[in-house]
Order: sequence, then structure tokens, then C-alpha cells
Amino acid sequence: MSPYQTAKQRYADLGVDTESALAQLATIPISLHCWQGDDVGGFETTSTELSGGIAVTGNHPGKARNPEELRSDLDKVYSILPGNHRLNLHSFYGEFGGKVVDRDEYEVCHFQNWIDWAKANNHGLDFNPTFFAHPKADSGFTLSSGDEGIRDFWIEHGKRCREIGEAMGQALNSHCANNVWVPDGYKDLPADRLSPRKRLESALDELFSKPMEHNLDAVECKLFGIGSESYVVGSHEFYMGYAVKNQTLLCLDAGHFHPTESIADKLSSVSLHVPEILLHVSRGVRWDSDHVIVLDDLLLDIARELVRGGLLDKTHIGLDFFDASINRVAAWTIGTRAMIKALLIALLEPTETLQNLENEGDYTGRLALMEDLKMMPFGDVWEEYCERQNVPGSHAWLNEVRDYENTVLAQRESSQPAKIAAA
Ligand SMILES: C[C@H](O)[C@H](O)[C@@H](O)C(=O)CO
Ligand SMILES: [Mn+2]
Repeated sequence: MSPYQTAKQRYADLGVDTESALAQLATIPISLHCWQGDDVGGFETTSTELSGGIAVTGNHPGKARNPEELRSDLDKVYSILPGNHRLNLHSFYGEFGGKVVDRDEYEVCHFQNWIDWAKANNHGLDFNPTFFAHPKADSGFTLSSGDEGIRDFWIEHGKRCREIGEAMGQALNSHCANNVWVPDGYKDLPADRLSPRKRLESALDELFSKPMEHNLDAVECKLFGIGSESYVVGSHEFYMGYAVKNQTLLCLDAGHFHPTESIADKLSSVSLHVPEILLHVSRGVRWDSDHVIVLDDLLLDIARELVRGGLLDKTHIGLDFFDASINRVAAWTIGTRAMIKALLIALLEPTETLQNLENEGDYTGRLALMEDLKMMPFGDVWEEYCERQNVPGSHAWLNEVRDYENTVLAQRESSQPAKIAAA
């Protein structure tokens, strides 16, 4: 018997059908974030320093310098991922043909190459307005700014991004999860916590006022950022309330809460009150909210909650990490494959048995089974999945990335010259 056949039998003994787990896994798209490929740089003609309290460290050679290189890197990543996945694009990755196009002037045409590429490769697209890395975000406030001109500028940006998201969804015959994250906040003790929150609420009301069909609005909170340690306008309570009241999607970023707080525990509660959930799966390490995700307990808990609670249908799984200290194509691949593995392990659980034990009050049996499940041969099921999906299994994928590094990434100048604007 092959290792998979043995594993299949061992799972069958627990009442788990590995074939249906694999069939379901193949239907779950993960939305890869474009910004892992170039250290959250974007392709605007006037480049501005990254801001908004997020930071990328590391200087691994081979960073994508233009949209063609970024798409080529993404093609490589998708080619070694089992399943069919989406792209989550930030708006400042538009293609502006060498012209200065400010954020309140973005149009669908600036994203046409991305749409064409997504269509040709059968990727859904998700989107994000970009409220950072811009002179009008330098005060630390955007949609909640006390300056009406600044606020209006960002509201216009948000509205245009919704139109772009709608066009993406329409062109690709899919939804487009469009996530608003603003960095607004104070480094030190605020004297007025309420006014910025009132301004953010009414700015969002205006930004979201036009009904859309394909574009799904989402809002993302954060506990603190670098430079906004004392106060973030868009806190969890703010956005939870906003999303419930307005029935938008709520985005939960795994790195945006207190280190002892896991978003896994939030999913069931939130699912009762908002129509759908967007995830930014990330890994917080001390002050940094964006390490590459790995197959750890926190990630497994997220996947288990999605499966046990039957929440996969109302959850959009997106990733959010960036690491420039390792090969960026490998970073994407390690993180995305970890997410898929976590989902597989969760799908291979005998959920009904566990829940029956719980309902019967047999907590001994529940804990014993949970512990024994950790020794089940899910690795053999994973290898089978990779083989059936025609992608390299464990270890082999890294050879492909190393080849790509030697033949493609190494050709990019280490000096990382100015961005090449696409025509
Ligand atoms: C680049 C993204 O907008 C960003 O990571 C955001 O989602 C976030 O999580 C900020 O900490
Ligand atoms: Mn995020």
C-alpha cells in the first residue's frame, strides 16, 4: 500500500473520508497579497517612503521592480501551490504609464493589465485602497483627519477604489473583497479620542454610499502601529460596531491584536453579526504583526474554527505578511502552503465525533482524541494532494524556487534601480 492508501485507511477508521477532504480543499481559494513581492513598494511614478506604522526589514536580492516582474514572481508562486488561488492587489500597484496619477485620480484603466492577467490565469482579484505612503498621509491621519481637504482627498480615493473593485469583479465574474485599512492614530496620549472616530465614521459612510454588486466592502482594525502606539482611530470596537451596523465585511488581521489574543476565537462570534468575514492571516512576533505564517498552533486554530464552525463559505481567506530578509517567492510559497496545510489538517478532523463527545460531556474523550489527532499521517495526504494537483511536494518546491532565483531573480540588479513604468 502507498503511504496515502495507509493514511486513507487510518482516517477511515476514525470516520474521516480523505477523498472528500481533498475535494473540498481544492475549492478553497487563498488570496495572495501582492505586497510580499516588493516590500510594500507599489508602482507609483513618484515613489514615497513606506509609512503608516508598517515596516519591512531585510534586503534579500531579487525584489520585483515593476509589474511585469511582480506578475512573473506571482506566476512562479501559483505554479507551485496546489489549488486555484486569488490575488489581493493594493491600489498603488496600478500601472500609470510613467505619468503622475494621484490617488484621487485612479481609474480602472490603470489596472487593466492586472485584470487581463487575472482573467488569463483564472485568478480572482481582491483590492485595497492605499491610505499610506503618500504626502497627504504624513500627518498620521487620513479619513479621520481634522482637515476637510485631506479627508475629502482620501474619500475620493476610496470611492475610486470601489469602482475599480467593482470593475474587477465584473470582468472576472467573481466578487472583489475591497479592504479599507487606515493607519490613523497618535503616538502619544490623545486629549480627544472621540472626534477622530466620529470623522472616520462619517467618512466611511460617504465612501461606501454607492451600492455595488461585485465589490464587497471590508474594514480592518489594528491595536497599534509604529508611531500610533497610544491610540488607533480604527480600533477593534470601532470597526466591529461599524461592520455590524452597516453589514460590511469585517477584516480580522491575526497580527492586529494583543499578543495573547487569537483571532480564531473571534470567528464564531463575529460570524453571528456580519454577513461575511475577511481574514488577513499573518503572524505577529513581538512588535511586528507581519511575519511569514508557518504551520503553528495559531494558524491551525484559525483553520479548525473555519471548518468546525462551517464558516468557510462566509470567509474570504487573505494573507498579510512581508519579509525581505528571505527569498520573497519562497516567503509567499511557505506562507500560502502553510495556510493550505492547516486547512487540510482541519478538514481531516472527525469534527462530528469531537462535537458529539463534547455534547455528551465526555471531555476526557474529547481531549484524548484531539491529542491523538496530532499523530495522524496528514503529511501523506498532503503529498498525495500535491501530486494530484501536479505541483511539487515537500522539499521539491524549494528546488524550483532556487532555480528561479538563479535564472530570474539573480538577473535583477542588486542596486534595485528606479521602478520601470509599464507602458
Ligand atoms: C499593506 C496592507 O494594507 C496592510 O498590511 C494592512 O492590511 C495592515 O495589516 C497594516 O498593519
Ligand atoms: Mn492586514
